[in-house]
Amino acid sequence: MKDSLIIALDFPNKEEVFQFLNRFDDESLFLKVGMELFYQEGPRIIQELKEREHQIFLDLKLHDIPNTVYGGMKGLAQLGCDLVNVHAAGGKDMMRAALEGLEAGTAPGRVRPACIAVTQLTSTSEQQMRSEQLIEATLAQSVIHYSLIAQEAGLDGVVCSSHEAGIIREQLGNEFVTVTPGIRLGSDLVQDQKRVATPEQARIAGVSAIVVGRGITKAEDPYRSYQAYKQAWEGVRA
Ligand SMILES: O=c1ccn([C@@H]2O[C@H](COP(=O)(O)O)[C@@H](O)[C@H]2O)c(=O)[nH]1
Repeated sequence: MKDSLIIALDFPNKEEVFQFLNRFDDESLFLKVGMELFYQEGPRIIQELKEREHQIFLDLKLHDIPNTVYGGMKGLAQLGCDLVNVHAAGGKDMMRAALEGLEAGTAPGRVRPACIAVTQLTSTSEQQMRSEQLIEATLAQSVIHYSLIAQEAGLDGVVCSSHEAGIIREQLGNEFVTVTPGIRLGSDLVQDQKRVATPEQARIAGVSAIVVGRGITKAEDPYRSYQAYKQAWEGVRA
């Protein structure tokens, strides 16, 4: 996943997905399937994308009691995705159960999907976190704390914004991955995101992988927009 640009396929059905992907010829991509697409198309969409040789981040953000997350992850491991996630707010026992479920569901000889934890959503501001979640720490402290418990539970990394990625890397090491949505080119609308950064800023912060959705999928020319994001992301060396 290191250095990847992950495209968020936030589409309502597979027809729109394949119409979008047809612009990319045979390029092998790292694609994120979230709730919107998965709830409509189900597990079969993962299989169809894997058959086209794409890497898959299944972004369902599991958050439930440990036993339920264990069972959910055991099933997801059998879909062949490369990366899955949970909410760190579910706690260490839940995150450990997620990993155990993934291990139990991974076929012998296959690699278990990597598992990362959402810290604070990139659509959350510090002020919202304080007033709605009643967390008195700063947003950065909250993200670092969630990252620490995710690492203690054995997870491979976290979802955070580029703003916190540098300090996470400093405190938790280079092997612990940071995947950052909320990526915008200078000219893009911020929309519902609160903690945004450009691909260049993400690279300089030492982010492992960026996630880009509407900036590419809703662009007038999605392939051209993908190239622009890719160039901005790959053009800067940390
Ligand atoms: O904290 C988070 C966690 C997940 N996301 C997801 O990433 C994409 C971002 O889409 P944009 O259109 O580029 O804003 C989207 O699928 C979210 O569900 C996130 O934004 N923030």
